[in-house]
Amino acid sequence: MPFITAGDPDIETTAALIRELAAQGVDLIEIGFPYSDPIADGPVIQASYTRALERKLHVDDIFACVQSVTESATGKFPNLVAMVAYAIVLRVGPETFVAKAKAAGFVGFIIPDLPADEAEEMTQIVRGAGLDLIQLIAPTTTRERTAKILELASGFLYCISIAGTTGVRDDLPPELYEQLEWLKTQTDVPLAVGFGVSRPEQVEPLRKLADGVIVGSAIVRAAEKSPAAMGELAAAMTAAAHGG
Ligand SMILES: O=P(O)(O)OC[C@@H](O)[C@@H](O)c1c[nH]c2ccccc12
Repeated sequence: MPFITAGDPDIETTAALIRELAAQGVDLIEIGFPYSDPIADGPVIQASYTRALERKLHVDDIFACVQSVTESATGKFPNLVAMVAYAIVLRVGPETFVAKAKAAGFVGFIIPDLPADEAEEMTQIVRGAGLDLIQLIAPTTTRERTAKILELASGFLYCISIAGTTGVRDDLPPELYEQLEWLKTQTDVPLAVGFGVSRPEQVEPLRKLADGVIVGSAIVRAAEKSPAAMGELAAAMTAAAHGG
């Protein structure tokens, strides 16, 4: 599941990148709504948001872009999930935001700064539209909090691999594997691991314990080089995730 930033470096490129990722057979694409006050974003994603914001990108530009891609898509197309700051959702209005996103073709939302105990209203709006509000679990999340998060979880569970910010890491911590094993006994919601994943070798040991991996910074960096370089990485990671 690759992550890209909408509007980096412009919205036309975003449409091309989504099409390229779909052509490489990825299962889901996270589309980041650039925000001036990043949440947990490391330098690569922050720089990507800055490039997008320099163009005075509007939320409606993102919806129009996604709609144009999903409308013209033929055959199997990856699910699209909006990664968006709660402040942006509130500015547009939660009902309106969800309705517009659904019309554009999004099937879910990740709102990293909306904690589970404040997410009930948003969950209702999103579920009411037949979509998913993806919940996040960090290595520091207590078991008690996990129970609350699992109550609200649908679509998949975003398992943050390491405390800290997004960005490529050499190794994933051993505690991650234990946490995934335990989570598997607690929920049927698919588990996806994100933060620090950039190479096919990292996917291999996760295949038994998780249902998906999220690749952000490495994909954004490859896309900076060229859509083809990004496509190549997406294909390699997808093959590793699918067991190729
Ligand atoms: O960049 P990484 O380490 O590959 O991690 C994915 C991440 O970028 C993406 O899912 C993401 C971008 N911004 C976020 C904010 C919070 C949580 C997650 C994210």
